[in-house]
Amino acid sequence: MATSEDGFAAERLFNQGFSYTYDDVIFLPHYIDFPTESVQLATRLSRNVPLSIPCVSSPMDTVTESHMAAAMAALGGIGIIHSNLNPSDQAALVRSAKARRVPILSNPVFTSPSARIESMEDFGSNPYVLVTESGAAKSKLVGYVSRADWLKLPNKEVKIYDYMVNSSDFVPWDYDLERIGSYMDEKGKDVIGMVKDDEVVDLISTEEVERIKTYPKLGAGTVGPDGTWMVGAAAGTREQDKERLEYLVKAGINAVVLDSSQGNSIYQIEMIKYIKLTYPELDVVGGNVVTINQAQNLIQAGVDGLRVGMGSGSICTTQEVCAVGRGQATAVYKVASIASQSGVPVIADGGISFSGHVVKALALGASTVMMGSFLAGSTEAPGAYEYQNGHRVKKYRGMGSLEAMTKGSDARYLGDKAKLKIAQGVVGAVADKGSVLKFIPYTMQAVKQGFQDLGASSLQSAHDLLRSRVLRLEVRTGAAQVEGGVHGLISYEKKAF
Ligand SMILES: NC(=O)C1=CN([C@@H]2O[C@H](COP(=O)(O)OP(=O)(O)OC[C@H]3O[C@@H](n4cnc5c(N)ncnc54)[C@H](O)[C@@H]3O)[C@@H](O)[C@H]2O)C=CC1
Ligand SMILES: O=c1[nH]c(=O)c2[nH+]cn([C@@H]3O[C@H](COP(=O)(O)O)[C@@H](O)[C@H]3O)c2[nH]1
Ligand SMILES: [K+]
Repeated sequence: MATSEDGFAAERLFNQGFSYTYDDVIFLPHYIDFPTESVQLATRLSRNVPLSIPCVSSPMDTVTESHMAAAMAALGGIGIIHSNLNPSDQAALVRSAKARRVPILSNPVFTSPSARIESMEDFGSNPYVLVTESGAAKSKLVGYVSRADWLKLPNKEVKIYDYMVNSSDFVPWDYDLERIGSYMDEKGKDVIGMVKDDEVVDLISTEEVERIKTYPKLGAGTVGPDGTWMVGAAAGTREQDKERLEYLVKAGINAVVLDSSQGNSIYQIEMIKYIKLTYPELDVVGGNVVTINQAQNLIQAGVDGLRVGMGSGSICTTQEVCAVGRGQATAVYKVASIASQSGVPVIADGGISFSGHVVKALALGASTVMMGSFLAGSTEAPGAYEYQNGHRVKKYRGMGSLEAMTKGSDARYLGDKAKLKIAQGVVGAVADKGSVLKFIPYTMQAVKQGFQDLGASSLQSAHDLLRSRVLRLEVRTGAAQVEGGVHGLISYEKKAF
């Protein structure tokens, strides 16, 4: 070894018989010859799904439904809608995410002018009910009723046309926030409809426009060839998943993620081949894998992307229960080193707690990171906030937890009641983090700073530096990990932005 050699090349570090996590390793800084702003994080989810940021929301029922998928696409990433519900409901979530081009938080409810609103429940979670001629979405918008107006009504027996706000004015569904805002200003409207072809898709209020405007400015977002947000969806590898796929393809999904803890199976390989034959235009992400051999089998079967991680997720107990898995840093490096040879992008799935983990995943060869716990406490995640010991939290659970497995429609386990169920995940809660529209842009800024320290101006440049052995790493001892965190203080406040 040359005396000037410093640190280890990844190739050497990850071939010594240890399973390393992100926290075990640290990159040595390289040379900076560009400003942070010129770091490009544009990437791909899979062969044919380009993204402008490397962020993917996990297909879990406490993480990705339509609001999360729309927000992730608005940010330039992508959301994968979970499959723990029946196929038509999953397809409806895909359609809903694609219905508008602004990441608003609504689940529109429709009624007709001659109907009555009987209780607050008729509003669902919305501040407004939309009134159309027929009471359905595919009809003409005639007005709306606000929750506040309904509450003020002395006689709740009156029909909607007696007190609704008449308004047939609308903007096209694909207007962005700026155009919607200026149209509303121009017309002096506080609430306006959104229409696609002959269908009323939603209402948007000035409050929602103003709320989204307080966050960092959105770019173009992840828009597909048909002008809608790109959205992915999860599916399994059982015979009945072929019917689910049909629903999802009709709803316009841009990628399907075959959701399994151990993707190197005859079931998944057959499903990949079936999808490539039946829907040649659809990108298929296979997984999960953590080894070169697993990855090779799925690449050979024809995957367009690989999802990497086994047991590294915050709610996962797979390594404890089944004794299989791999440290996530090693898994990402190994799989990416083989997948890159076939041009297959790698999704580093699980174990992301902060921006440094994202930098490590990407610099080790991943094209994107998939996150569960990092996103589950956001406004856009499904479910309502609760209070636990004075903390505002949202529920977050593993898809292999008993609770998720026994939820209504799960054919994997309920279909066969004779089978003994073993959990591979837990049910928990995560802290309120506010909107992903705010904390993801800040996280990406931190990732750009990390890339600058590495001397990498893009993901491709980081991958090239890694493979040409220019990027160097070391394993951190326990004491080095303590030193790398905040230490020696009696108290402190940790605020990232
Ligand atoms: N990334 C990770 O470390 C882990 C993730 N999970 C999550 O939990 C959920 C469930 O994962 P899994 O239990 O691995 O789901 P899975 O559907 O892949 O497997 C469930 C069982 O069904 C079997 N199976 C699948 N297709 C079959 C077919 N066509 N015929 C016969 N048997 C078949 C599998 O071999 C397995 O025994 C997923 O959302 C997954 O992402 C669970 C554990 C670990
Ligand atoms: O062993 C497991 N049992 C489960 O019940 C489970 N549910 C999800 N996942 C996986 O964890 C990933 C999310 O991890 P994070 O919360 O760390 O982002 C997800 O993206 C999944 O890969 C599970 N793994
Ligand atoms: K774990």
